[in-house]
Amino acid sequence: MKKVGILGGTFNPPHLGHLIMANEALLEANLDEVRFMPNYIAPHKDVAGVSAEQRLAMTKLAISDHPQFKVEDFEIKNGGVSYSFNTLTKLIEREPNVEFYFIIGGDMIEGLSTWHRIDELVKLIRFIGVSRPGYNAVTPYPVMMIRSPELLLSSTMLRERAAANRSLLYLVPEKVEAYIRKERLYGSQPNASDR
Ligand SMILES: Nc1ncnc2c1ncn2[C@@H]1O[C@H](COP(=O)(O)OP(=O)(O)OP(=O)(O)O)[C@@H](O)[C@H]1O
Ligand SMILES: O=C(O)c1ccc[n+]([C@@H]2O[C@H](COP(=O)([O-])O)[C@@H](O)[C@H]2O)c1
Repeated sequence: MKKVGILGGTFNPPHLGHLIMANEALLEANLDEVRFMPNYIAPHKDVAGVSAEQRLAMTKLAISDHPQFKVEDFEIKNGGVSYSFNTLTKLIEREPNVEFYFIIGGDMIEGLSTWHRIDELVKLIRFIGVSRPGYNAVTPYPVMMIRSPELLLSSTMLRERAAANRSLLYLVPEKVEAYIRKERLYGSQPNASDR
């Protein structure tokens, strides 16, 4: 069976932490591909000032150089609140011959018990947990933990840097930074002042 990893996220913006974790999951769990899946309305997160289409566009740019990375636009097309149980149920219906893995960062593990229909979700897919600096939670749910080079990097930090007109070089793919500046996302200017 084809093994597909789903890396769900808000990707506001996508960054090197996402690419590293996707690649480690691909290699460690022997996946055939990893699909980056931007949510439409994040269940537990506020997203202001950036549209779903802009987050999707940045995600496409971020993965464009890796042949085994794809974008899954199901949640953006579907609209509404993006509950993973609902999404994975639909993806499995659409692709019954695929074994799905859901990739999460270490910071998500503690909150898993609050996810919509989590007891059913863990039976549908396998969770892959990737270490993230500062998080060391244990969980009663079955999560295949993998070790990964850890990067203290978050979308929050990148939005703050862009707002302060600081460079995002080596933190996001160059095409993503170019898009952020072209679209003036997060209050950024066309040229970073510290490059
Ligand atoms: N540096 C990182 N190391 C490990 N996992 C990460 C890292 N950054 C993000 N993730 C994981 O990637 C997934 C998508 O994350 P998301 O798009 O919300 O980015 P974020 O950096 O956590 O965003 P924000 O700072 O806006 O909360 C989540 O499972 C999250 O735990
Ligand atoms: O289904 C849920 O209840 C649920 C609760 C929190 C997060 N998620 C999913 O987990 C992924 C990472 O979430 P986030 O908020 O860090 O971008 C993303 O695909 C979310 O839709 C899902």
